[in-house]
Amino acid sequence: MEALKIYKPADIEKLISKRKGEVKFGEKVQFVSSLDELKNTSAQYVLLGIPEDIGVRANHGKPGTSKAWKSLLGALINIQVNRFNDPNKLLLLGELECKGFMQKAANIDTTDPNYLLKLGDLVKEIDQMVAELIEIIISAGKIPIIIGGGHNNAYGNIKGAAKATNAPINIINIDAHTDLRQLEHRHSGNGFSYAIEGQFLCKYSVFGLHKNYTPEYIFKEMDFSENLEFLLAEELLQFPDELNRRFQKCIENIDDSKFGFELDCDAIADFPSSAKSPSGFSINQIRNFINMISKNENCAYFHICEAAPDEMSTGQVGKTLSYFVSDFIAE
Ligand SMILES: N=CN[C@@H](CCC(=O)O)C(=O)O
Repeated sequence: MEALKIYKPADIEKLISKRKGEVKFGEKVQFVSSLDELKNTSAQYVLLGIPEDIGVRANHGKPGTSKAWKSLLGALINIQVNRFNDPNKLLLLGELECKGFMQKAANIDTTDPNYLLKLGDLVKEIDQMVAELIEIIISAGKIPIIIGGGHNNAYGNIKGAAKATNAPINIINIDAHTDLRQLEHRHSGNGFSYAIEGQFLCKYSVFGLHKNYTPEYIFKEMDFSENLEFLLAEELLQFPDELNRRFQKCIENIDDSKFGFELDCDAIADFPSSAKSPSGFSINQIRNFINMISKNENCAYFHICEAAPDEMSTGQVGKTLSYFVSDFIAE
C-alpha cells in the first residue's frame, strides 16, 4: 500500500531520550518492513497514525488534529519499559501519508462555493485507504490502535473491521457528539451515518453524549432505531460513583459480537480537541473505561481521535494519549 509510511527504528531513534540503566518503550517496540510480515509478529497490537484534519475542516471544526500523532509518538516511545509496560506487545506500524491530501486541502480556495464538497472528496479518498489498511491489520489477527485525525476516520475503521470479520460490527463511542449527521459530503460529523448506510455498522452506543450539541433530528433517529443508543454525559456525571458500572453495562450491551472502540477526545473536559468543551469526563475516568474495555476479547480496534494539540499543549496531549495506549495494551 503506497500511502502507508512503514516506520523503521531509525524513524524514531532521534525522538528517544535515552538514559543509562533505563529502557524506553521506543527502544524495544516491534517493527515490520512490509504488511505481509504482520501475521508473523508476536505483537498483538498495531499502532497507526492518521495525521490529517481535512474531515474536521469539512465539518466547520477547528483544525489541528493532524498534530496528535506526533504528540503521541514522542511521548509513547519515551515511557519506561518495566513490569507494567511490555513493548513486545506493540508493533509500531507507521502513518498513513496524509501530506499530499493536506496540501490539496490547503490549496482549495475557502471562498469556492464547492469548498466543503471538495474537502469531502479528499475525505473519501482517505476513507478508502483507512478501510483497506484496517481490514489488512485485523485479517492478520491483530488489534489496530489508530491515532487520528478527525472522527471521519471512524468510517474507514468500521468498514475495514466489518470486511475483515465478514459482518457488520458494533461500536462503543465515548463522545460528546453522535457523528450521525446527514449523508451530505463526507466529514468528521457523519462517519457513523455513512457506516450505517454501507451496512458496516450494527449496534451503536454513544457514551457521554452532550445534550447541547445534538440536534433533535438525531435524537429522534436514535429513538426510532433499536440499534442506536446514547447515554447523556449530563446524566452520567451526576453519579460519578456509578460511572464504571454504567460503562460496563454499555459494554455488555454490545459485546455479543466483535466491536470497535472509539474515543473522541472532545468527551474529555478542557482537553485540546477540535470541539473542546469545559464539561465532560476527566482523563482518569477515561483511563478507567479503557481498562475495562481492554480486557474484552471482542474488542477489534481502538481509535483515539480529534485531539488537537498546539505548541503549548503538545507535551500534555502526548502524555495523555500515551496513557490511553499503554492502558489499552496492559494485562
Ligand atoms: N467529530 C466531531 N463532530 C462534531 C463536531 C462539532 C464541532 O466541531 O463543534 C459534530 O459534528 O457535531
